[in-house]
Amino acid sequence: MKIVTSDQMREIDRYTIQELGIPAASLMENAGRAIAEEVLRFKGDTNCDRWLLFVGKGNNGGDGIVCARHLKDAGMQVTLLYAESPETLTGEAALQYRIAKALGLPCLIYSPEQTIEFNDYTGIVDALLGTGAKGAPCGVYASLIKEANDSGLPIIAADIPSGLDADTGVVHDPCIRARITVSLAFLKAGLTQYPGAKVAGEVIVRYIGIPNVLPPGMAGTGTVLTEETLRGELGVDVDRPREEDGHKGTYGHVLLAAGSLPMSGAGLLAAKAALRAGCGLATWALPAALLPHVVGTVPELMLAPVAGSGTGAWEEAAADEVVRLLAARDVLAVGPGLGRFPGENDFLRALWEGTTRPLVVDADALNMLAAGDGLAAWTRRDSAATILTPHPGEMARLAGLTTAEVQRDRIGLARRFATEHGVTLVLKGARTVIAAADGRYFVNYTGHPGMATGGSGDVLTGLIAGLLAQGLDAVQAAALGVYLHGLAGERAATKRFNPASLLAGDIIEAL
Ligand SMILES: NC(=O)C1=CN([C@@H]2O[C@H](COP(=O)(O)OP(=O)(O)OC[C@H]3O[C@@H](n4cnc5c(N)ncnc54)[C@H](O)[C@@H]3O)[C@@H](O)[C@H]2O)[C@@H](O)CC1
Ligand SMILES: [K+]
Repeated sequence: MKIVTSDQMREIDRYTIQELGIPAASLMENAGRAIAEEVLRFKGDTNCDRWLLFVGKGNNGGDGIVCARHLKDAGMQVTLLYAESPETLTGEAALQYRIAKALGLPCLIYSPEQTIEFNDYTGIVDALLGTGAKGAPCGVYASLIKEANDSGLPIIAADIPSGLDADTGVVHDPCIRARITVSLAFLKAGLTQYPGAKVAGEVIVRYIGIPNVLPPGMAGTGTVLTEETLRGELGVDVDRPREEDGHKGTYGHVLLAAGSLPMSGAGLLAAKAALRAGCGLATWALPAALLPHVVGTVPELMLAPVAGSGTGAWEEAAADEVVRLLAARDVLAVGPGLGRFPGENDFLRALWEGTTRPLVVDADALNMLAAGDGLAAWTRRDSAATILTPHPGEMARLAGLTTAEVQRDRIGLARRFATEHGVTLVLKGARTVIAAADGRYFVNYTGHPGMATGGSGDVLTGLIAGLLAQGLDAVQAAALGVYLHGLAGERAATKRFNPASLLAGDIIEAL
């Protein structure tokens, strides 16, 4: 499933109509009909048979008029409510208006002074604003959106809920609260990210006759992460069968630099998750003072005490030991529970620049990156797999923004950061975004709200490192890791009486 921005959708429309020669009117016909079919599906056996269609002045409105015509023919009562005088409609929407007029479809023209008798209707189709909208709805559009929401009637949105930013998922004030959104041709990026995903309700993508090929040269579209995406576009053997003559050396060796006295559990969780991901061996490099506390907790795990000052904290000098250990191992994951310490930036830089092994950077290691002179000053790791896994707060520090600013454009920011720094960026949170250095991006839909608990991120780090050790490339490992992490979380959540009781360790057990 492809994900597009409004600019990309406009270019796809243009290409389809002007270059391929598919008439715009037939696309609008298919769009309106698809929306009508979803309205009828929603109606099902209920007596929701009186529909009020809010029609805006652009092509989104045109879709609404077509939808009304098909609903009428399916036996529904329909009333078109034009936001502005329908005489101002242009292009295909004007054509649809003329047809509706010739058919005598009942219609009203909105005026804020007049009250709409919502009791006369059982549902609303929102065809006010689509991908042509800019900024917060204004004028009559704002009033209509508020009235629709206040009516309490179920709303089915054409393409996007009016008031939603189609690119970012930002919800303007006001914005339609839809029960269902029928996204036309491709999934609009703003429907994949919160809070947009919430106001969109159930999102259904419908084919409208736009061929499933992108215009030549179009880059930067996204893909929903599914098993099909993993197997197809990403070329991952999701089944990951074990070789009959395989041995532990076949599946790689993860080195983990993690944990400090108050956060030793983070290291344990990450190490255990790496093993559950299927790597052959895992070694945990840790401050020597931790050793007595963790010996035997995960018997499958090897322990390598490195920072020996006895405080249980990491120290800058340990970087050399980690680099030495890595010579005989395949992947380094750094960060979970690492804590902060003097010389931390040089410590991390030594790992970043001193090795060409695949690297996963998480948690405190990300904060060290953010606190330092900036990634731009460091040698790029383009030739080696490098995965950064920030949550929104860590991303904010990395990018010099507030968390709210990060959340306002997760996809855009992740893509810019990944391409600028030549890394694979995993921006965590509901609907995790995986952005590749080459501009591709993926949005993950697996997961469960119960996973919002300490240690979940450490599990993901270990999981991704474990997959890297088995030979997956950075984007493959990040994508499969995020996908499986969410799936395991879903499974773990169902095993609890209440998903609020889910612990990070349960995610590992569910892997
Ligand atoms: N050939 C095509 O281009 C197709 C387009 N389709 C539909 O067309 C939509 C895009 O149509 P348009 O590009 O005409 O644009 P819209 O219908 O989304 O918006 C129409 C107009 O609203 C006004 N507007 C913009 N921002 C506003 C704001 N904040 N407050 C109030 N008014 C505002 C502008 O004058 C804009 O032209 C898609 O979402 C989809 O529903 C479909 O019919 C399929 C084919
Ligand atoms: K709409």
